[in-house]
Amino acid sequence: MKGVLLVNLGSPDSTDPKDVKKYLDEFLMDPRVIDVPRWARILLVRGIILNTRPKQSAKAYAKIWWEEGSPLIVLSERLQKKVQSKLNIPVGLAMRYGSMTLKKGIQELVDQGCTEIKTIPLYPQFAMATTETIDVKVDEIIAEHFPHVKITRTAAFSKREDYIKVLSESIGERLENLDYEHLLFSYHGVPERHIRKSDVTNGNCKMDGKCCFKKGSEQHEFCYRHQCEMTTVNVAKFLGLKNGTYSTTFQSRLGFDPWLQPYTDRTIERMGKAGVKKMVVVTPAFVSDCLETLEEIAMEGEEIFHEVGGKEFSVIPCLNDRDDFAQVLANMVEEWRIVDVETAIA
Ligand SMILES: C=CC1=C(C)c2cc3[nH]c(cc4nc(cc5[nH]c(cc1n2)c(C)c5CCC(=O)O)C(CCC(=O)O)=C4C)c(C)c3C=C
Ligand SMILES: [Fe+2]
Ligand SMILES: [Fe+2]
Repeated sequence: MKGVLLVNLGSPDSTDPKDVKKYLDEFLMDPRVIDVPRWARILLVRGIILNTRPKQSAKAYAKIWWEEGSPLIVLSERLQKKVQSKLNIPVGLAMRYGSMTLKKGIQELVDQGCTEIKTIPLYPQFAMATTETIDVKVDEIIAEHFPHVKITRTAAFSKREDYIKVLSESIGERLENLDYEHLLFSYHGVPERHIRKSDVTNGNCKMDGKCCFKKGSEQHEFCYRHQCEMTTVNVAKFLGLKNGTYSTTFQSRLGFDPWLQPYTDRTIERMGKAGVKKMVVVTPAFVSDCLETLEEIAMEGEEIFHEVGGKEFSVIPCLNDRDDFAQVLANMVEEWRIVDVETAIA
């Protein structure tokens, strides 16, 4: 039997700094997240970052935590239920980091009789630190614990027409009721080095973003920046946004390496100082609202904007458990099932 495993990032078990430290240790020790040699990662993560960050992050988590738990987990569970309601095969949920492990998620599907599983990373744009780390970890778990299970990976889905339609409509609905001057598309950042490492053409990426707009380059399939830039372009086209009224930025940088630019926080500050009074932010790299949208953007971002004279700051919710988004995921599953039926007939 076939089954589906939705996979998101994961959250700490609670806002207790001990739980946050455990989660951050697993997350930041992933070589596809902090991609330096293991000895350097141990020094950086366990010797430096984990001394101070867990306390700071625990405070931030406490500001956004819900009675039912982490917003990211709760919203992912609601999405899983919606997708399940549209399909007649089992739909599971797992997280790359934290207690809802990939192994448990696969085990639950196997216990229901699944021998073929389609994994769907809940990230619209490919990145080494998101889609790739899930794919690699799933392969390791399958080889070690479930060698009889066949896995089908799912590529990042930001170019799907149905996804762009749903994302655009979710933004359009909000904009209808808002008077705004600038719409900021803020994506999670990654170090520039990650983009170079994922460049399958070995050196075509110019890092200034211009290469991202070239038609048909084979590097685009694994270029996070390209996929973010194109998400903005495609939504802007769908909604008929006027040039100059929207832009793309990157948030959440950590450490001292250069990350993708322009940075969201500095852009909010610069625009506020330049006289923009009404700003709307949308965060299309995140499928579920989480610490990075609810705290970093909706709280910190708003504070920066107001400090420099901005007046109205609105944040558009992620797609979360919208019915039309659950349908996009269900469509992806149905396409996979149809391909197999067609292959069997042929
Ligand atoms: C080098 C560090 C990091 C990289 C690279 C990175 C990439 C990346 N992350 C997301 C999505 C999410 N990240 C979240 C939290 C978060 N991210 C980092 C670091 C990197 N992320 C840290 C240390 C944290 C934890 C919180 C903190 O201490 O600031 C979350 C939210 C999780 C939650 O529980 O709510 C998401 C989602 C993407 C999409 C991405 C690359 C494209
Ligand atoms: Fe992150
Ligand atoms: Fe590029």
